[in-house]
Amino acid sequence: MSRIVGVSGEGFRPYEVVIGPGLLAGIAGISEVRPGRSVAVVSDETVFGLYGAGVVEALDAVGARAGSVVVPAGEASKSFGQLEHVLDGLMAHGLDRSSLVIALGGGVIGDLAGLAAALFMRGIDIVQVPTTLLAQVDSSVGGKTAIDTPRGKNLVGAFHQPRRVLADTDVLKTLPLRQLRSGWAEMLKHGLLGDAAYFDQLAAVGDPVGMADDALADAIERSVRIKAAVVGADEKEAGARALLNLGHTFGHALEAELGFDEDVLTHGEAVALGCVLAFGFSAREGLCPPSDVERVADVVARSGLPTDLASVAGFKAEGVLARMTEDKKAEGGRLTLVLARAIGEAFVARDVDAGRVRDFLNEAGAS
Ligand SMILES: NC(=O)c1ccc[n+]([C@@H]2O[C@H](COP(=O)([O-])OP(=O)(O)OC[C@H]3O[C@@H](n4cnc5c(N)ncnc54)[C@H](O)[C@@H]3O)[C@@H](O)[C@H]2O)c1
Ligand SMILES: O=C(O)C(=O)C[C@@H](O)[C@H](O)[C@H](O)COP(=O)(O)O
Ligand SMILES: [Zn+2]
Repeated sequence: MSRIVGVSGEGFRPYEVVIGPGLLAGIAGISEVRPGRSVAVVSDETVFGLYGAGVVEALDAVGARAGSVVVPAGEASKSFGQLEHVLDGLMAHGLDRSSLVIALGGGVIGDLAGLAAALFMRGIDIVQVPTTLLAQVDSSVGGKTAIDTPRGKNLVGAFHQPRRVLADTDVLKTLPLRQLRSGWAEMLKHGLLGDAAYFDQLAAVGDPVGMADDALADAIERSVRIKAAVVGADEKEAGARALLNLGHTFGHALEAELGFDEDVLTHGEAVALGCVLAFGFSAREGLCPPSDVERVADVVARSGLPTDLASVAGFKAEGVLARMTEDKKAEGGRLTLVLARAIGEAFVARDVDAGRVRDFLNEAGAS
C-alpha cells in the first residue's frame, strides 16, 4: 500500500510524495514519463549498480528516450566538477527544455541532480527517487538543491521543486545500517523541532535497525508531513523554514572542518550531534531544561548516533565557530542558530553571542 503526502505552497506547483513498497517497478507508469520524452537518470555508482539497469529498461520499454549519468558515490560528488559532468551528460544525451531528469539515489544525488535540473536550459523537470532513508524523509522534499565548496556546505545552489517524489521503501533493504541511522537522525530532528509526540514515538523504537516495514513507512510519512508543512509555509526560508536547520549550524560546521569526510561523520551523524549541541547550548543559556538535553542525548545514543564531540575528532572551537559564522543563516557575520525551549519547541535565535558559543564548544570537548 502506498501513502501519499501532498506538498503545496505559494509560488510553486503542488506535487505528491508517494511512499511505499514496489514503486521503482512502476516508475515508467508515472505521468512525467511519456513516449518520446528524453529522460536522464542521474545516479551514483552504487545505486546505479543496484537499481539503474531496471529503471532504464522500464523507461525504454514505454518509449521514453532514456540515458544515464553516473557519478561516484559520496559527498565529494556535490562539487563543481561533478555538476559540470552531469550538465555535460544531459547535453550529450540530447536533452532539451521539455526533457526530464530522474534523480535516483540518496541526498547527494538529489542535491546534485536537482541543481543540474535547475540550471540546465534555465530549468527542466525533475522527479526525485530517493533511495536512502535520509533522502526519503528529508532531502527529496522541499526543493533545496546544492553543491559544497571547500569553504562550506551547500554554498552554491538553487530552490527547484520536483514534479513528484517516489520513495520506494523496498530499496531501504540494501541500505547499509550506518546510512539507515543517518536518516533516523533527520527524523529525530523533525520531532525535536516541533513535534514532541513524534519524538517520543521514535524514542520508543530506539534503533531503526530491525524496525517493522509498516512502522518505518508510518514514520517516513510523518516526517514527510512535518517537512511538507514547513516548506509549504515558507519555501525560500524567509523565516520558519530555518527550523528544519535544527542541528545543522553545528553539524555543517563539523562536516566542513572534516573536509566532508563521511567515513568520519555522515551528514545524518553531524545533524544528530548538532542537535545534541543545539540543545546543550540552549540549556547553557538557560533557555531549555537540562533534563531535555539529557533525554535528547540518550535517545540519540540509543539509536547508534554520536553525541560526543571529542569522540568524533579533535575539533578546534575557533575553527568550528568560524564555519558557523559563514553559515547561510548568518547575517553580517552575526550568528543565527536554531535553539530550543524544550523538546518539540525549537525557535530561530539571531545575533547569538559568538564568545558564548566558543566557551560552550570548549566545554563540549573542542580544544
Ligand atoms: N536538500 C535537502 O533538503 C537536504 C536535506 C538533508 C540532507 N541533504 C543532503 O543529503 C546528503 C546526504 O544524503 P544521504 O545521507 O542520502 O547520503 P548519500 O546520497 O551519499 O548516500 C549514502 C550512501 O548510501 C548509498 N546508497 C544510497 N541508496 C542506497 C541503497 N538503497 N542501497 C545501498 N546503498 C545505497 C550511496 O551510494 C552512498 O554511498 C548531504 O549532502 C546533505 O547535505 C539535503
Ligand atoms: O530543507 C531544509 O530547509 C533543511 O534545512 C533540511 C536539511 O536537513 C538539509 O540538510 C538542508 O540541505 C540544509 O540546508 P542549508 O540551507 O543549511 O544548506
Ligand atoms: Zn540535513
